[in-house]
Amino acid sequence: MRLVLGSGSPRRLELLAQIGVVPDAVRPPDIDETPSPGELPRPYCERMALEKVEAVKADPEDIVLCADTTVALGRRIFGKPADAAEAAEFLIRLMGRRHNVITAVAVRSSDRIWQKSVVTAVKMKRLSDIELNGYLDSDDWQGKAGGYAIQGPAGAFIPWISGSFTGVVGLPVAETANLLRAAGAIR
Ligand SMILES: Cc1cn([C@H]2C[C@H](O)[C@@H](COP(=O)(O)OP(=O)(O)OP(=O)(O)O)O2)c(=O)[nH]c1=O
Repeated sequence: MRLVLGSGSPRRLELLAQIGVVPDAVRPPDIDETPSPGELPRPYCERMALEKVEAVKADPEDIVLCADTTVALGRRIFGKPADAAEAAEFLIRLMGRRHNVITAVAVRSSDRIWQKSVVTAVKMKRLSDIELNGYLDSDDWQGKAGGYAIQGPAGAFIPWISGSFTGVVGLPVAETANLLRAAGAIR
């Protein structure tokens, strides 16, 4: 058995290392991440994790782990911003209120898929123009769902969360360990 991390996210590799899991291979999935019309954030996030784990090629005896992180403001889905203007748009909508960060994890062995999604409520403070523009200039928003990363400088914008910190960063480690154990990848 070999463990394949089906993710190009350096955060996911680091979070796995945090629980002592080092994958034998890393294979980023290539899927269409466009939400379907009217699709709600949690089903969308779970569908993404499932499509990723189905897209990653592996030998039949291998175990594949994939995840998706989606920022949700009510029914609205915020993915990874295409540019600084879109990151600004996301942050202006998120500031001064609570939103949810959903991470769905999917683990596949030859004949089975195990899945779990974790929702974390996150409060972002109101940002001054100086804070917003400084953050946009940092480029730290690039490749991050919702246009921010709690583990970087934007941590200063987040006074409160309820749920899983590692889930917000991209891989909820407690739930992931349970899935890997169920699949027989760890003891
Ligand atoms: C909200 C938030 C997201 N993120 C990141 C985690 C994910 O890498 C990214 C969401 O995009 P995803 O589509 O979940 O993942 P990805 O494209 O980076 O990697 P892959 O599909 O290959 O697994 O946002 C943070 O790092 N910190 C945060 O606080």
